[in-house]
Amino acid sequence: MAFSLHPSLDNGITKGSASFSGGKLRCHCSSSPVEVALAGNVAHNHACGCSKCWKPKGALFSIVAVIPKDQLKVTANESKLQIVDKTAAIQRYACKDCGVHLYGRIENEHPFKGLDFVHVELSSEKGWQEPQFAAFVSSIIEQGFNPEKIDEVRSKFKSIGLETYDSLSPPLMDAIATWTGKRAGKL
Ligand SMILES: N[C@@H](CCC(=O)N[C@@H](CSCO)C(=O)NCC(=O)O)C(=O)O
Ligand SMILES: [Zn+2]
Ligand SMILES: [Zn+2]
Repeated sequence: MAFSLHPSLDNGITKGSASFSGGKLRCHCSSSPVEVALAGNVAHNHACGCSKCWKPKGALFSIVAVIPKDQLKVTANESKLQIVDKTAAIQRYACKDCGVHLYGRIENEHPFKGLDFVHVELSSEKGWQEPQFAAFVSSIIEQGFNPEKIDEVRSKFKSIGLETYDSLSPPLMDAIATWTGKRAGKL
């Protein structure tokens, strides 16, 4: 394969543990890394091809999951964090020295407000929920991926057991639509 989806996908997926109770995320700085403690396992872990989610060098996809924001605490070197794009729905906090995103938080009214977005590959602990699906696959074309090879990307996801979508998964899109329909008084 001439491309890497992500290091934690390329050789198949390792299943998480139902009894896993959390751990620490660290940025890539060799000195004074930013540390974030998560007091539980993540949910809705997925591969994301969008242009905004942090990806390790050489990877086409990010691996990103959510956790309730009251289960996330910055435990070291918080002063190194800065918001990548203040206008985005998800305010992504990145280390200003190494560029790694430690967490993303939603401040505006949004169906996923109260959930933080995190990358469990930043943890050395084992047992985090494994990726469940691939989202925003076509978005990698916007970032320069050859559209003629996109079927190879979708086939690779299928081969490791992940469905591919060009938005979030149907249950998450349904949850967003339900929230939007209620807000508009249609439901
Ligand atoms: N084609 C765009 C899509 C970006 C996008 O909508 N990303 C989603 C998923 S991020 C995690 O799953 C999203 O909700 N974005 C809100 C935000 O980033 O603030 C692109 O590639 O940029
Ligand atoms: Zn760093
Ligand atoms: Zn994304």
